Parts: sequence; structure tokens; C-alpha cells
Amino acid sequence: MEKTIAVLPGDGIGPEVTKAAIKVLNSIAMRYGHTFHWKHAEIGGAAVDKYEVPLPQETIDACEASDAILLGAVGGPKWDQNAAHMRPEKGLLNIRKHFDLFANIRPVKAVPALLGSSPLKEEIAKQVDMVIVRELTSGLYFGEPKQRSEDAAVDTLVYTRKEIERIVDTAFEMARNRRGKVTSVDKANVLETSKLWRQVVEERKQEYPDVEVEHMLVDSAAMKLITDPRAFDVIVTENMFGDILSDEASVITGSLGMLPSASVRSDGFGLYEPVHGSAPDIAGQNKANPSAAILSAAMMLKQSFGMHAEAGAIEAAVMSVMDDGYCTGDLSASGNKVVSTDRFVTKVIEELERELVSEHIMYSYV
Ligand SMILES: NC(=O)c1ccc[n+]([C@@H]2O[C@H](COP(=O)([O-])OP(=O)(O)OC[C@H]3O[C@@H](n4cnc5c(N)ncnc54)[C@H](O)[C@@H]3O)[C@@H](O)[C@H]2O)c1
Ligand SMILES: CC(C)[C@H](C(=O)O)[C@@H](O)C(=O)O
Ligand SMILES: [Mg+2]
Repeated sequence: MEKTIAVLPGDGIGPEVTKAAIKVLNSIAMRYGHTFHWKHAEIGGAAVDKYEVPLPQETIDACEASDAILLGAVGGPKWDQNAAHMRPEKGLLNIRKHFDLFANIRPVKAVPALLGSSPLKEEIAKQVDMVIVRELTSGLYFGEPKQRSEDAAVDTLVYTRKEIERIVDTAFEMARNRRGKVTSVDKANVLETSKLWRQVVEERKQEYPDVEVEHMLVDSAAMKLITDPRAFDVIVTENMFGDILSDEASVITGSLGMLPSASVRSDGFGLYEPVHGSAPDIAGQNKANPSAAILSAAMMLKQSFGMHAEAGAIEAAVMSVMDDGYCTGDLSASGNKVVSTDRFVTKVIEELERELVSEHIMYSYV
């Protein structure tokens, strides 16, 4: 197959982990006979510096001319004092909205070689296998009015029935292909948007009689994620709750640097990015864990291009390098050998080039 991929490295460790993902994808292209064309463009702080906007039209054009988008991370102290419309994060929010990427899929699965790095007991962490389905283009991030004066500030939480229906349907479809359980997380004891959310889940569940549904308040869900994460299969929730719960869930796997994500719309077009941020504290030091970016690239192959075997090969290669005892500094507690970002990527590519690599599908989300 021939595909064009827009690459938006962004800021901090974004360029380091994106470069790693591209190396892995080039190795896949060689092995499976695909051609990937790369269209590099700026987003976030890098775009603010060059174009004075966090999402320039040039970047939108590059993405529109591509089959999928691969993104690193945005943000950093250099731009933290910027006005809201000039913040790197605004570029990320705008690109999600522009392309209507309403479904943010964040799979969380225990990695056997990293159980020693999980803050949870091994017997709990090792059975974790869930997907967080986060609504990404509405809610508190986008609601109007959004404004600030000297003595007061306003953010607005709005959800329409249609916005809730489409994300809830995404979660039900996914649960059908997994263990058949959806946990809808809200704050229906306080928020009107959550009451509508809960009502829509109740209505939509009539179409999915084979799926078990439970409702959980977000504070209780945050507690349960740590005490009994095995109880979750598919979690569906609104934008901000999903942001918070996914960082919390990520550390069960040992590190935020492990968690990939896909942000997709109904026709399969998507943006793929690690869940983590630009990690300014380790940027430019060849220390970042590239796994989340590499596994996000695997999600792209599977979800946007239907390349299931190729995605499975990448997931297997990353796991195999960890099984062989290699990791980056964020996972030093696992007892594995700490190597640089570059060395880790070289190891992954060596695994991919070994004919024996098993094309084992680790994450189940499509
Ligand atoms: N999707 C995104 O682009 C995204 C996501 C989250 C935060 N951010 C932005 O990133 C900046 C920094 O935010 P933060 O510090 O709160 O969150 P962060 O995710 O960047 O970092 C949190 C901690 O995790 C570590 N970490 C994160 N990714 C890692 C990796 N791949 N390998 C090893 N260690 C890793 C960092 O070193 C840091 O100690 C902010 O400007 C924030 O807005 C961007
Ligand atoms: C950087 C920020 C705007 C973003 C979000 O909150 O969505 C990030 O935390 C994420 O999880 O992708
Ligand atoms: Mg986040």
C-alpha cells in the first residue's frame, strides 16, 4: 500500500519520539512492501515560533493532503505565559476540532516485563486490560463562553445529545469486540451534562443487549482504577474526565511513556499521538521512552490503514525488547537495563527485522 502521513513533531520530547516512530514505520514499510510518504509540519510551540499561531494553515493543508496524522507532543515553559490563543495546547485542541476527531481511544494493558514498575501489586497490575474512550471535541475544553477578567473566570461545560450518542456508540461497538462491558463515567449527582450523558447511555444500550453497562461517578472511578482496575473493560467518559483518568491509568503499566492513543472520526481518519506530554524535564537528552509514540504508530496502521499484521509485529517487537530486559529511564524501577531512546529504537528495529517475530496483537480496540 502507498500512504501519506502528516508528521507533526511538536515540542520537547515530541520530535525525539516521533523520529523513533518514523524509523519503526520505515522498517515496516521495507518488510511488508509498503510506501510511506512523510509530510512534516509544525504545531504547538514550534509553530508559534515560526508562524505566530499554534496551528498554521500550512499544517492543516498538510494534514488534509494526508491519510493519517502522527503527532509528538506540544507545550513547554517557553510558551506557558502566552495568551490563550497563542498557547501550544491550543494548536492541539484546534486540530482535534478541525478534523472532528471526537473519539480518543486510549488502551491500557499490563506489560509483563514492567510489572515491577507498576505502583500496584503485581497480581493486580498483571490482569489490567482496558480501553478508555474519551470524548475529545466538546465539553469543558470547548464550551462558550470561555473568558477571564481580573476577578473572575468562566469555562462552560456543554454537551449535545448527538455528541454523547456518537461517543457512546463507539464504546458499545468496541465492547462488543472485547469482554462486553462498558463503564460510563460521569458526575450525574451534580452536573446537568452528566445527567444527559447517563440518559443517553441508557437509551443507546437498548441497541446493544449483549453489552453489560454500568454507571460510575468519576470520583469513585478514580478510586476503583487503583483498587480494582481489572474490573474495567471499556470506559466511556467526557473530555476532561477522560484526560485525568487516562494519565492515572497509564502508570498501572509502569509509565506514562507507555500509553498510545488514537483520535479518530467515523470515517477512520485519525491523529495518532502518545498520551504523554512534551516532558520538558527530559527533552533533548535522548532519555524519552519512545514506546507510546511507536505503539501509537501501530494504532495508526491498524485503525486507519487496516494493516493488522504490521501493527501486531510492532507491538510484539516492543514487548520483546522489554522482555529482553531493556527499558528507558522512566522504567528503571522494573529492574531492567536502562538504555537511551536511540538504543531502544535500534533494539525494536532489530526485533522487527528478525524473521521470527510473532505478529501478536496485544491491544484489542478495533
Ligand atoms: N498531547 C500533548 O501534546 C500533551 C499531553 C500532556 C501534556 N502536554 C503538555 O506538555 C507539557 C508538560 O506537561 P507535564 O509535565 O504535565 O506532562 P508530561 O506528560 O509532559 O510529563 C509528566 C512526567 O512524565 C514524564 N514523561 C512523560 N512522557 C515521558 C516519556 N515518553 N518518557 C519518559 N518520561 C516521560 C516527564 O518526564 C514528567 O516527569 C505541558 O506544556 C503540557 O501542556 C501535552
Ligand atoms: C495538552 C492537553 C491539551 C491535552 C488534553 O488535555 O487533551 C493532553 O493532556 C492530552 O491528554 O492529550
Ligand atoms: Mg492529558
